[in-house]
Amino acid sequence: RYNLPPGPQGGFILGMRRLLPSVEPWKTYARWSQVYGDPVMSFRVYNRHIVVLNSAEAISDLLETKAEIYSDRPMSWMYNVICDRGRAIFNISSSNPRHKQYRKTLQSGLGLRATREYLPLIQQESLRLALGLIQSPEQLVTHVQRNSAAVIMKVAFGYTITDDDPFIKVADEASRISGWATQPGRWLVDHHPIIRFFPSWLPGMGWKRQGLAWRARLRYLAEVPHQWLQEKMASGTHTDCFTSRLLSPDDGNIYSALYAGAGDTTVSAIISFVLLMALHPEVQDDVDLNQISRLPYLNAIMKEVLRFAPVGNMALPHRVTEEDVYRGYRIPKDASIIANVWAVLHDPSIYPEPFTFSPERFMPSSPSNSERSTPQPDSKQWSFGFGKRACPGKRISGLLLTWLTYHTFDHPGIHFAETTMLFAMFNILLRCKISLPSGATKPVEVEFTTGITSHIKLFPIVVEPIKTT
Ligand code: HEM
Repeated sequence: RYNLPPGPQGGFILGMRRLLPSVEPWKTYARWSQVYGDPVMSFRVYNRHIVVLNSAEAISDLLETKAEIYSDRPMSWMYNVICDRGRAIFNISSSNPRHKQYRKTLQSGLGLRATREYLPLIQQESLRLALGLIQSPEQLVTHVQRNSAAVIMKVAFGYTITDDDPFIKVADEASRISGWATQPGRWLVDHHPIIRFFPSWLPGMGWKRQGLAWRARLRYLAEVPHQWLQEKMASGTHTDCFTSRLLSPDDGNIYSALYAGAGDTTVSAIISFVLLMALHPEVQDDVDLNQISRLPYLNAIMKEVLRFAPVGNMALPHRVTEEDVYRGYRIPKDASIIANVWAVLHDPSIYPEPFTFSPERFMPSSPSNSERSTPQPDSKQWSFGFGKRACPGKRISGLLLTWLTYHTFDHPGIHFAETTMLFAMFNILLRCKISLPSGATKPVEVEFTTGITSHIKLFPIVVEPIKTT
């Protein structure tokens, strides 16, 4: 009785498979939703329905209010079954008791108390990042990646990374393979799972041979750091860490989650932050890091970086486990649900002049907030995902904890990601003056990379040390 949400039709067999945008799809989806006149739109890729939610209201109504049926992940036969990654926290079904268990483990391992313990480490690595930037700003990405990897490897395994570290190579290889194996629309088996039973020696089954090779490699890669820790634990020379405290050492799933979750996300946000500072020297001038009362402004800068340059423009896809009806539209069982976070964070009715970078929007009673006495809504409520799949720790950073970071920098250990970002930003702003090279003109519009995570595309910057007295 109900129609699917409106959207482009595509071909009879492939649906929109060949017509999907390869660059910044979130912008195309926002445009399509306007063309089809509804924030909820849908299309088909092979036999799978994709529903895109382009408004804050639709995201909240479905992914939060009906989280019970909207919190699963789309099935990826290539990755979950052939590569045997179905039990990893990112992919496991939310109805599997292990999912709840993983999240509990992550929350206690990265919660307020735990994060506070890691503060000296996070501070030390952030300082190193700032000094590295002054030395070689052209290696921005390397410095930021090193910062994130150093913290996460220490937290997860008590392992101190070195330059050109073998464990980092291991983790990077695992995340590269995962990226290939989960490419949307690339693997026919994701849409016609019956072919997974065909033997791998048959002609045309190269994809299966590839998948099985990846499976063996991923299994090996996940074991490398655990074996190292097990040996250390056996000889009593290990450092107390997340894995030694909370997990049975043979469980590689959480480690991959830590590295995959933290690896690219905070990295993307910090890269965007540095580049935005080069474009907005006035923001750097406005932060007075010596005055505790100005630290809310640092928090506002973080919120604006996450809004202006969202790390996950479309979060991660969810799957609805039952047929549903929303505002007169049929949402078919097993449809993939995409939250267009970019569209919400650039919705002018929530964030006036959305393409202007202005941390002031998150400060009470500032010029860009002259019509509102309260700040614009916190961008973090959309940056970290939804329902039962929200980034672990989002809950911890509830009202009380947000208040803590807002008011007392001594206790910012609310959310691991926020803390690492705030410390990196704090140290960079304290020690570095970031600008464009002299004579360089400010780009009219910044460009973004396309991927599960996204950041501003690199351009040359100059980083000068700030002399401290
Ligand atoms: C700027 C930093 C970060 C951002 C913007 C971010 C954002 C996200 C988003 C959008 C999701 C998907 C939520 C959904 O499907 O609705 C997610 C999931 C996840 N994140 Fe983060 N994240 C960040 C940092 C981290 C860190 C530091 C960790 C761990 C140390 C982490 C671990 C995870 C895990 C394990 C999941 C999967 C949760 C599940 O499927 O149940 N993230 N994150």
